[in-house]
Amino acid sequence: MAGPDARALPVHPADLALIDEAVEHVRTARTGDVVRRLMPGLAAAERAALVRHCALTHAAVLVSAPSVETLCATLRDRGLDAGKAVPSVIVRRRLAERYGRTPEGLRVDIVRVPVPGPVSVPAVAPAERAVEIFVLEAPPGAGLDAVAVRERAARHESHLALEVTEPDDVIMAGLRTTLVERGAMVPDGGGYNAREDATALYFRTGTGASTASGAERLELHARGDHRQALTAHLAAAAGQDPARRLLELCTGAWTTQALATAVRLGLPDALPTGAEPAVDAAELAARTGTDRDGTGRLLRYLASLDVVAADGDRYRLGPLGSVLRSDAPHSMAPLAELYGGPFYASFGELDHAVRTGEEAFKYLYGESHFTLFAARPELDVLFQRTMAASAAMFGPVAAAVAASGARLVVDVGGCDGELLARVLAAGPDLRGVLLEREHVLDSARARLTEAGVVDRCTLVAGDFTESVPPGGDVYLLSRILHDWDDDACLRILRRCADAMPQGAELLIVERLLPQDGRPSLATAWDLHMLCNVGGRERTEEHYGRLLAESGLGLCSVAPLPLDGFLLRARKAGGASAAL
Ligand SMILES: C[S@@+](CC[C@H](N)C(=O)[O-])C[C@H]1O[C@@H](n2cnc3c(N)ncnc32)[C@H](O)[C@@H]1O
Repeated sequence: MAGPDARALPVHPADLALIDEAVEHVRTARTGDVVRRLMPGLAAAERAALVRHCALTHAAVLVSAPSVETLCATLRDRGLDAGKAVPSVIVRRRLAERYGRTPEGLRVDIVRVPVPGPVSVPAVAPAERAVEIFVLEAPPGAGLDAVAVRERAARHESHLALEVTEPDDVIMAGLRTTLVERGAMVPDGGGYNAREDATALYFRTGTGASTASGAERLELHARGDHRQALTAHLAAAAGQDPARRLLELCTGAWTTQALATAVRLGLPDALPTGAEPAVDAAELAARTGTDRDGTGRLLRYLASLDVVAADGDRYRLGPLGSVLRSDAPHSMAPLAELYGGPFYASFGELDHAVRTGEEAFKYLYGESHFTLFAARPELDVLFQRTMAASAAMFGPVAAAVAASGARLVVDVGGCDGELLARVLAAGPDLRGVLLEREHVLDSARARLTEAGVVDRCTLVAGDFTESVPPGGDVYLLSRILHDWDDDACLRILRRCADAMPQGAELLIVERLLPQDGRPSLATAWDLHMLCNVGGRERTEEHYGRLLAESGLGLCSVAPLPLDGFLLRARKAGGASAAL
């Protein structure tokens, strides 16, 4: 066999070669070159900004040796002066995780070998550069030979480090964003080392780019405790793990139930808010008549979702949870109950809907939700309150109608009158007509009375597939069409067109399926429509076609809150109004 016998040497020759390579790289590399090699996609200005805020300070490698003292002696023999060894926290934990061992069962030290850098680098004095060697102590018989062999081959811990020259929260957040979003670097762990009082964020190249020394990992090293950047970084790294991400996705139903359970048991109303003192699980359980242990476990889970805020083992409502209080304006509590109740059970039959194209709701309950809820007043009221809960979606519509100069507004399928009440409140000279199924009209009358506009309203019981009240200046179809298939939509739109005088306007509020792959709530609601209603969400182009087939023309589309859109249409051939 040519060359030295690796078994006879205290440190493996491949590990020594790795150290030599790192020393050479640190001696010659310039920060800008390292940035260019690792992140070839960065624009010149972005590269310059990184170089302004960071400087290459060290290359790191992991080697194994019978002891850290043996390694230091070997380095000295090779003319390299290793400083004092300090225990590693982060790499020891990473090794333990990688090989299913306890961190306490591994000894990993860090030794630093100062290396003068190129003298022309102004940001860092030559003596500040170093090679950082993680030494895995693997004395004979320790059972770590296989670990050493695998680490030598994979070089998991090899990286280059950029020191952030003047770190603060804003700089750290900006650098992290630039590396991930512009440089295609992938978050790869990190930590705070209390002994050094330093924060390290690790990245690996997402493109397979590497430095001249083969390193594909980068450490952003900063003096001090930068917990905000670290937390965001670790969360992003966790999100990269497909198994973890899938666990989170597969257990999404637990979230739905945790929220619905919290509402059903009255937790949001019983929890303190704002400056009120936080309570522990025992106090909350006493208030809600629930089990202390179960309540504590639910609270801990809700805290992980940011729905409640935890202060040790005491809790109060967070901003998210406050929307679930029954007295919150447009409380989302009914929505949590409905989506965790009847619509939750029907989602269990989604495969029927996907296999056959039929509503899972009807398959499970034997009738459509409109029919079933009509016979169960408590569910119908819950549905109406759920609609009102997401009224933010049509918030700007009231002002738009009021400013249009219209005198008579017809709300087709106006539910409990939430939208019409807002429209009439915004336009004191406006009169309204609300068309609904007969049993919904009592709720609508109550809401319109509460809003002080009922005397300007006519409530009409009817079926919008049969006829729509004539003579309005503006017709509203808010969240109606997505409940129906294309044939039913055509019937509804034609009834609207029949009723609309020339010059009247039809305002449609719906989510639109994006045509360019942008994220939108419409994608999830489309599945909800398939499962529970037998309708669908549609693209703008799809609505344009349905309108055209009904003798109407789409005039404009404007965005609304909660991924909604306002589609304005007129009778084909009519002039466009100034809405
Ligand atoms: C999804 S809700 C939308 C309610 C309201 N426009 C909104 O945006 O909050 C659909 C409404 O259509 C009503 N509806 C269903 N079928 C109807 C029909 N054939 N004629 C009139 N209204 C109907 C329901 O009672 C329900 O209030």
